[in-house]
Amino acid sequence: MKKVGLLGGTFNPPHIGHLMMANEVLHALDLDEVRFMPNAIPPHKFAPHDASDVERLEMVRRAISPYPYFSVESYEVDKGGVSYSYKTLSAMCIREPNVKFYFIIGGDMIDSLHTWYCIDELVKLVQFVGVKRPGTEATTEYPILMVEAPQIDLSSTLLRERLATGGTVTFLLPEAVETFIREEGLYGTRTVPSGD
Ligand SMILES: Nc1ncnc2c1ncn2[C@@H]1O[C@H](COP(=O)(O)OP(=O)(O)OP(=O)(O)O)[C@@H](O)[C@H]1O
Ligand SMILES: O=C(O)c1ccc[n+]([C@@H]2O[C@H](COP(=O)([O-])O)[C@@H](O)[C@H]2O)c1
Repeated sequence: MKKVGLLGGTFNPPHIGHLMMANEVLHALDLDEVRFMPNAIPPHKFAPHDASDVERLEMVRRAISPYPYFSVESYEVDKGGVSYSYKTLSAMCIREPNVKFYFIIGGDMIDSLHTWYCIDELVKLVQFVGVKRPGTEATTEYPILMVEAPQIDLSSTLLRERLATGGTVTFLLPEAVETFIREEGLYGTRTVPSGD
């Protein structure tokens, strides 16, 4: 069986915390590859509409482009609607019967796993893999493989705030992602002339 990691997320925008956790799990579990899977509508959080599906996909593509063992899974964005992981994984397991999927989640998601749609069924389809995140307990009653990895207190929320207020994002965002954000004027980076 091929061992495929799946890192689902909103990626609004993708940041080095995502790259770090994917790489750590890839090596710790000797996976063949990790696929980054942007969702369409995230089930449990408000997603500010400041980057479109196409823009989030493009940012993920740019973030992972130097790394041949990372790829983009566009299933949820292509399908649209609310991206329930159980529905996605049911379809993907049928599509790829010779793959064992490792669903990678951070500490905040581990804490809320009991609220996920059809979670009792989902844990039979995939092996969950958890990575701790500063400020979270990272505990669950569901089966999960924890991977010890360096932790970084970084979120897309912090990056959106920094970008909107002119703060630095150097070393926190992949350079190619920052360039794209500024070219497209995402997250309030396009300065509007005051007219004075
Ligand atoms: N710094 C981090 N450490 C560990 N896990 C992380 C980190 N950042 C994100 N993750 C995990 O990556 C997955 C996708 O996260 P997501 O794209 O929602 O980013 P986010 O930084 O949590 O976004 P936001 O701040 O907008 O809520 C989730 O499982 C999340 O827990
Ligand atoms: O299926 C669910 O009920 C569910 C609830 C919360 C999160 N998820 C998935 O977990 C991944 C990380 O979510 P998020 O909100 O941090 O982007 C992403 O793939 C979501 O679709 C899935």
